[in-house]
Amino acid sequence: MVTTRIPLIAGNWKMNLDHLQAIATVQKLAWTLRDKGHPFSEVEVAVFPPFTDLRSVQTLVGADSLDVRYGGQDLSEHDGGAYTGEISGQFLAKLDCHYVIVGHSERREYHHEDDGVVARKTAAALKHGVTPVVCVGETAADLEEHGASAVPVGQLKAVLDAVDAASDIVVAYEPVWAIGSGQAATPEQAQQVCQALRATLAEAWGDEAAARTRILYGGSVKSSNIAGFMAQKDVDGALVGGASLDPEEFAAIARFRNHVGTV
Ligand SMILES: O=C(CO)COP(=O)(O)O
Repeated sequence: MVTTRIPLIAGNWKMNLDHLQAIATVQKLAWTLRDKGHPFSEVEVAVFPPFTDLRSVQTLVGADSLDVRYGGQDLSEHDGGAYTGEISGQFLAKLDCHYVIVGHSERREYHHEDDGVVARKTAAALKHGVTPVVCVGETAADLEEHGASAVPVGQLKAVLDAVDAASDIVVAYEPVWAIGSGQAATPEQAQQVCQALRATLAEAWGDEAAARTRILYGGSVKSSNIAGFMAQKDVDGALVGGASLDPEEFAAIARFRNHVGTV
């Protein structure tokens, strides 16, 4: 059986762009993608705005029948109740969020989210029908001490052991040292870890799950380096931070096929 993994170009806006700026950004993104004849069935595009923008993004996407998908940057492990400041997966589902990011390194570092929390958040997303984008990655210190694969593989295993093997998830490999540094991993480094992550999927969930699950690379991705990553066998897309705030640059990343040979 041949499994085709549709590439996913995802933009994590982090804590940038208020709801008015979000409207302008999504409009510009949609216009640019349409203008370039973006083949949505061949390359999926998704944005991850702050929670306060999601309703505006939903309205725009719905009103214009856009093929751009969107999701939250985090969710609560709880379904609802006395959890001040938390956002339930139910609320995201109600806003037609297709995806939600879980376990981003900024959440792990600043909000002390450990593997247990990330696994429970992944389960919560799945429970509400929102596809989790599970982030894993090593710090510079981890890299020096354990090599590149050990920490991300361990982080992924913790999630895979906690949720059903038939689950639909996306994995994002984001080396912490490459995030926002302008110092992306090399395509070969990304491939090496993504291959190890796919082997982890195969071991925990079986070959079919490993063949269908998309693994993204994230960390200083831009239009000038995307083609090198996408040429790797086990890299199925990108999770883009800074460069996703500029809709023309983000749309150019989504056109990675046109940049082959420019890296
Ligand atoms: O953290 C990231 C996406 O989630 C990557 O951020 P940058 O693309 O800004 O390095």
